[in-house]
Amino acid sequence: MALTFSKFMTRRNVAGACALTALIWILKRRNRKQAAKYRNACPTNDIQYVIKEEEKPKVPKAHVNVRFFRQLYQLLKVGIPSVVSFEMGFIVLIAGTLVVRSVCDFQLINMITALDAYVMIFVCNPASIMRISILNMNKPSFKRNLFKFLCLIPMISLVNNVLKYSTYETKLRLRTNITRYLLDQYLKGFTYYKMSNLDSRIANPDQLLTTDVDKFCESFMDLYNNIAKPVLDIGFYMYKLTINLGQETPIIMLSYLVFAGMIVTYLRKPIGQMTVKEQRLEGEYRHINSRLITNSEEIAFYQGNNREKLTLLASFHKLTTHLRKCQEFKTLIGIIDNFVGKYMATVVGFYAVSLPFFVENHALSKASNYRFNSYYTYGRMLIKLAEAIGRLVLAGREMTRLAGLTARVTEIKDVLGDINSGKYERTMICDFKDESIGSPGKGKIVNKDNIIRFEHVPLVTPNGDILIKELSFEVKSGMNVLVCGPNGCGKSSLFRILGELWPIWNGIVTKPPRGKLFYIPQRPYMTLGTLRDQVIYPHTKTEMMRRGQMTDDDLRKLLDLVQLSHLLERENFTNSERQAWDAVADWMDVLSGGEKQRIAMARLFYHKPQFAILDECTSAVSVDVEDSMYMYCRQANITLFTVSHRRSLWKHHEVWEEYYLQMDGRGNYEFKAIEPDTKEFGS
Ligand SMILES: Nc1ncnc2c1ncn2[C@@H]1O[C@H](COP(=O)(O)OP(=O)(O)OP(=O)(O)O)[C@@H](O)[C@H]1O
Repeated sequence: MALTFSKFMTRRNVAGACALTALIWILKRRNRKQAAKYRNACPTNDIQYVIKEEEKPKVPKAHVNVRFFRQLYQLLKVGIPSVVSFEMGFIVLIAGTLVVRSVCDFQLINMITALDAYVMIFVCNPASIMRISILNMNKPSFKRNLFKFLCLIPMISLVNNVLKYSTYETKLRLRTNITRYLLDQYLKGFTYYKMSNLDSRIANPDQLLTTDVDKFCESFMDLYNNIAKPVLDIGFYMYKLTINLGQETPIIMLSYLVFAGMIVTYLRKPIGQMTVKEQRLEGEYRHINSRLITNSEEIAFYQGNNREKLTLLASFHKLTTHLRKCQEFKTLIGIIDNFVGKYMATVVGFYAVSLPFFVENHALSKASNYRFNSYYTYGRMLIKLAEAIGRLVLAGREMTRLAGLTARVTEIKDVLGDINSGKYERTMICDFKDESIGSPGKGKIVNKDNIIRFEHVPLVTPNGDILIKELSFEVKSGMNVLVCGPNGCGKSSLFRILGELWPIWNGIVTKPPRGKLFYIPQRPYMTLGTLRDQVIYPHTKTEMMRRGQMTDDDLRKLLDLVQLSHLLERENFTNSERQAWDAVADWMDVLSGGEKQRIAMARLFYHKPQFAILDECTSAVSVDVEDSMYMYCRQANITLFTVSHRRSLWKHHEVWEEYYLQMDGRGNYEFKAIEPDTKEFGS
């Protein structure tokens, strides 16, 4: 034994072993270092950023099953409005084009067989020529076939490009119809607000409405093409082969199709759920990126670069880890797909087509020239058939992916439907058991001009926390109200109920219709558009002109009132005044905090509502401008609800007949007239 071992102990072997050990040691060390570096760069464990981690669905939502076909049918009903529509027309056109393509393919096979046979005669040696000339080909026939082939080429190019165009157009039309439908639902009432504030089922509606709908339509069209063409091809070649080779060949091929399809569909099951997760993680990563852009100034002042980078990296790491896992799974499945869908289908096909040739007394097994030509033609047909079967089996992969995307788009469609019918799903609301204060949507809204009345209305947050058990008060036009109380007592919540953003749990709220009640928040919103659009928001220029109550000159007076006419002069520097009104900028960034608040006041004067809710909306405005703004509201007969911690506002509510609504943050409130001896609060 020792002798045997010493035989291997040569100097060369020892040196090799040492070098190998050293190499393994270096590689291991490098791997450890890289793993540590990777861990540092991917701090997923330390960073918590997801509001609600998705629980594992009890019923798998994204598999190819009856539920998927039902969901797909519902979405297609939205995408294809009727049987007599452009969308349907294009779908039929695609099918027609596919038929023409199959016929062209068939013609090509015949011609190539003919041409090949001719070429073979000429390239072979004289002996073979003698032998192959039995094929009975001649030069005129070759030329004729070549010419036919040439004539067919433009047709094929046309068919291919018409197919591409109609596929793209159908996809675009499907996307337009589904997006329009979803946007109609999303922007109906205040659904866009409710979706993120009252319901916790959808985290990133932007991702769903943009990328997911697009991917759904693309995936559907890919699937349609990948199924329609092979199905047509299979039907066509089956027919041709049955006529020429008998039934056995097609039956073997069909049985293989069913068998392979079942195996591969079963194995691919997880892909649907993986697609759902992939889209969710993509949405999350995109959302975190857009938050950085929206809050760039605040983050920059805090120098929060590193913290934000960690969140971004954590989200990206989660996404890439999932993508890698998906890819690994898809690669594994791809091996099986290729084996089953491509190569095995061809093997089975060759076996099936060879059968009649080995049967004695069969027409095909008799004459050798006929046999050669037939096998050549049917062999090519068979390759086409095997390809079609393979593509159909592989289309199952697209179908599983489509199942994932269908589940995503259906989810937002269903949630939008629920929210629009007043059904919310939020953990705490569902768990809430105190029947005495009612339930979301049980309260009533009555529209009436010049009055705001709360009758036994509870103030409840979307989480089910009760801020005030029962609120009752009445404010008529002309009775200004100062709303006060400590942070978090429910001042803004009261207006969310008044603005119909939050559901009413009980009692009756009487108020003017939505357009006659105006809300100005502390950080007013500036829309994308011209300077004029900022003042007249949410009206458009066309609507302003249609109403005919205000002109650009009137708008200038409003800007004067809030001491902002310098904005016009600034924009006017290079343009005329008319053009200054049409100046487009990202006003959210361009204007200062105080300027935005003043624009919001000018907006209030433009709309002249019956009631206005000023939610600390003058906090960044100097006191003298604030005075003149309040004075104008009085002149314009706008009744004010003012939320403020500032004493400076108290005087506006002291001079005229005014009221205050004070909440103490412990569930109590007081609604009273302001008397000369009422103690001032605020800072
Ligand atoms: N979308 C929401 N979901 C759950 N709870 C909320 C939501 N919005 C507000 N709340 C909670 O409701 C309570 C009242 O909030 P609200 O905004 O009405 O306070 P506020 O009196 O206006 O405070 P502040 O003076 O600080 O503006 C707070 O405890 C807040 O956390």
